[in-house]
Amino acid sequence: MPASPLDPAVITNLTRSIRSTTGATVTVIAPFTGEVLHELPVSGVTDVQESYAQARLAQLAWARAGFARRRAILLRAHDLILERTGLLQDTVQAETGKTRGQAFEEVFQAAGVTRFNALAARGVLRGGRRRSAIPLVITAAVSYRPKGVAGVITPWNYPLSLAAMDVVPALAAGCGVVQKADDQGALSILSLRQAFIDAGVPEQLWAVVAGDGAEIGGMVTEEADYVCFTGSTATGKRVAAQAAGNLTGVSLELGGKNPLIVLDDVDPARAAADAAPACFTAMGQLCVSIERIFVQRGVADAFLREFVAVTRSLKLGAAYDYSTDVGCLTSQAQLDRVSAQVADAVTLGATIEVGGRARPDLGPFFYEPTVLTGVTAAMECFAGETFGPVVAVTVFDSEQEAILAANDSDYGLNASVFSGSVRRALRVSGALEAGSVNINEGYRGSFSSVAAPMGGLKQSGLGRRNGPEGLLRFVDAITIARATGLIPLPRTGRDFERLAAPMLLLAAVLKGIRRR
Ligand SMILES: NC(=O)c1ccc[n+]([C@@H]2O[C@H](COP(=O)([O-])OP(=O)(O)OC[C@H]3O[C@@H](n4cnc5c(N)ncnc54)[C@H](O)[C@@H]3O)[C@@H](O)[C@H]2O)c1
Repeated sequence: MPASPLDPAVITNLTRSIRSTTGATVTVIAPFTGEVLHELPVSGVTDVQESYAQARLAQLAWARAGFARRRAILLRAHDLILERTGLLQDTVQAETGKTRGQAFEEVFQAAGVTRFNALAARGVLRGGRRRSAIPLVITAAVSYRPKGVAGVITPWNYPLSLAAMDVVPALAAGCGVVQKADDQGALSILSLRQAFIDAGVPEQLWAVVAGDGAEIGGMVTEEADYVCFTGSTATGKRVAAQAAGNLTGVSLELGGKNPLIVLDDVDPARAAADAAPACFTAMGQLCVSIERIFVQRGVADAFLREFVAVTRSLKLGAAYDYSTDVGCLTSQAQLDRVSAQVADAVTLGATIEVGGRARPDLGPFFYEPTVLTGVTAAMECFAGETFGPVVAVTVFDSEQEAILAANDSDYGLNASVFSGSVRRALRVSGALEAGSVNINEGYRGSFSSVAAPMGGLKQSGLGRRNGPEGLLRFVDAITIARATGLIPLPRTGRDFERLAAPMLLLAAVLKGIRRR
């Protein structure tokens, strides 16, 4: 098992930028080995308050700096992220237990998100004139004002991507950020942040705090001008309830139980090969990963055979190079949760087609990618998010049956349809209750489309990140309407009497113009 390649001096330098006056630390374990990775300083409530106070001061100057300056700095950050790919991969792997390839995906995505927001912010947030209901009398213009300092709360599974998707649009829109990092993702976030600081983002503008979720996350929510939360649905509801007390806006990116529908006109071998990464990337610890596959009867046997073979062929292991296909789970808690769900399913009659075993010979948190059949509603993994490398395969007959089964979930985050016919795939996609649907692909299409919005329906979230929608979260739209003076505004009843007829005539003319 390889030791972490991270230089202890680099770790100490990075963790120094966590605001912490408590003197307390929390031990962070390297998932590949179970050994201590580092001691993370823990913030207190006053550290969060001080972070907000300083970020608010920095934000005023940042907002005044304007789009062109912010864009130049963010584009430089984009370049630095790519220049530091190796270091960022090492950090993500050491903290999460991902493979080299999956860590690369994160780095590349963080860079892509940065580039998109740097280039798009001005166009999306420029504002401009808007049509008035009484055109000759009033003109109206909208401008977008940064909300102030956003509170960003992130989980441990995709520390770079998830930080970038909330922090970068906030910065691009002229906001500051106080981010509550999960203990297990803090180093990656600090490494990413360093690229932005080196590119010219003021240090105080993006503060990172760490510590207990309820206490420190709660304080981040309390003080924020806007809250971006990524994590479980249960915690997301708590955050939303707390934010509601201050009427603070929130975006919530929550859990999923994402379905993949395999129609009977696919090449089963190809479909199986494409389905595997959708289920097992990051050991299934990805909000958009597939946990339910519905396969049409005509192709079911061939697909299952191929899918089991592909899953069995995946190379598990701890390596800081590209020699493995699948890494490990990130913590003992994750291993316990995944093992318990599989045990529950087997006890209640499910069949393990492949996998279903922990692999302590490879490292403390390794678990084999697992394919189950015979999963029923009585089992915990039927409806509850596993957030691990476990997928249930179920056979269906008609498209309608598959759509009903896929939509039979409290969640609605991501979905996927595999078909040889684009028309068929689009028909089924349009009926699915999910914030994103990928055709002939599991999750990467929508996850990497940084210019398109991403988010959940039902219990999977509120609001959208990425795309223009992701930027608009961080601004208040302010309308300034002005009396033109060309026609005096009515003040008295007689004024209205005089104006009513010409205004009705004007409305009729405008209606005619619109019709033409
Ligand atoms: N939809 C998405 O984009 C997305 C992305 C990644 C993960 N997730 C979801 O995240 C979950 C896994 O992450 P997790 O187990 O770390 O989630 P979690 O909800 O336990 O924790 C998420 C973050 O919230 C903090 N937190 C905990 N209690 C809090 C409180 N009361 N107030 C404020 N912050 C608090 C935690 O410290 C952590 O930083 C899964 O359900 C997964 O689907 C969703």
